[in-house]
Amino acid sequence: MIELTGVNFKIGKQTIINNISLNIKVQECVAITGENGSGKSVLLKLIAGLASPTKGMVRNSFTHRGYAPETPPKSLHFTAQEYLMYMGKIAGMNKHQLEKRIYTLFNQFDFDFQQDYIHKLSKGNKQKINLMQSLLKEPFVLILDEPLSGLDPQSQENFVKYLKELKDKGTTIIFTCHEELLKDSLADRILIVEDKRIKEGQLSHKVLYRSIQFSGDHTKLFPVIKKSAGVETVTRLPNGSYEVIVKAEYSDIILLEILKMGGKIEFLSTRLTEKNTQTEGQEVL
Ligand SMILES: Nc1ncnc2c1ncn2[C@@H]1O[C@H](COP(=O)(O)OP(=O)(O)OP(=O)(O)O)[C@@H](O)[C@H]1O
Repeated sequence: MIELTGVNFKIGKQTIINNISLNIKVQECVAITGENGSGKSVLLKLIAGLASPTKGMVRNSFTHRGYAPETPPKSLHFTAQEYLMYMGKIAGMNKHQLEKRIYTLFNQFDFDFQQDYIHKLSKGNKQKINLMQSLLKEPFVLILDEPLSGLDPQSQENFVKYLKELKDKGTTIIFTCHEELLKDSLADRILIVEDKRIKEGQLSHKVLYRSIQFSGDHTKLFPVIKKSAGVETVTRLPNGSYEVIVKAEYSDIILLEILKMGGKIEFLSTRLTEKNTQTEGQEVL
């Protein structure tokens, strides 16, 4: 449980956070939003125990905490592997434990630059190291500042999926973000930082869909697809191929079914949409 009571935070004479009180429960998943410069990163640092309030009290009863700052490591003269080993040792992990964990994380993040120096890596790959660092010790609470920043769409999707798994296993997750994808698919609660204070936001109950366009023998494919879980519509497109709109969490199953039955995937929307609007010329099947 995390508890902030009457918290004020000043940088010099500037008040950044003014009299905030807040409770975050175990296993809660909280998104913190707000305009640029509103104080989200400062609030996260207070929650993580990396900054002390000017006034008031912060209590964080979680022992294993993972924190990924907004700015990934920049010009360190470590390779990716060395950096994670170093960070793990600081966190009290032993060599064997660490090597195993780092190997798992490199796979999880599809990261192929283990022996490259961090300062030579791209922004997105630095961000992956930053996130891996926060996950080293399998934290009970994960505190992430703009975790999707710099990641490509596929990596964003992979990471959101991974966070969902951690959430299902009971990890408390607190993150700042601007992206709908992260907020909508993960948050149980939304907090908005505004005018140095905090207010509860509205959860959107959007159902997310993906569009899969495919070609193949529709007499074989349609009966299976139409009765599959999560499928909303199947349409024939003007170019002769077909489109299925499916709830995002079922899209992998449908993709597999299409491929198993000899179908060919022509296009897959990487962007999750609320629901696709049909364009003129499509025939609903
Ligand atoms: N080291 C610092 N010195 C002076 N002012 C700072 C410092 N760090 C943050 N601030 C100020 O604190 C305020 C809140 O900053 P913070 O980084 O928490 O905003 P944010 O909501 O995370 O913004 P963004 O969405 O752009 O990341 C800003 O006005 C910023 O200028």
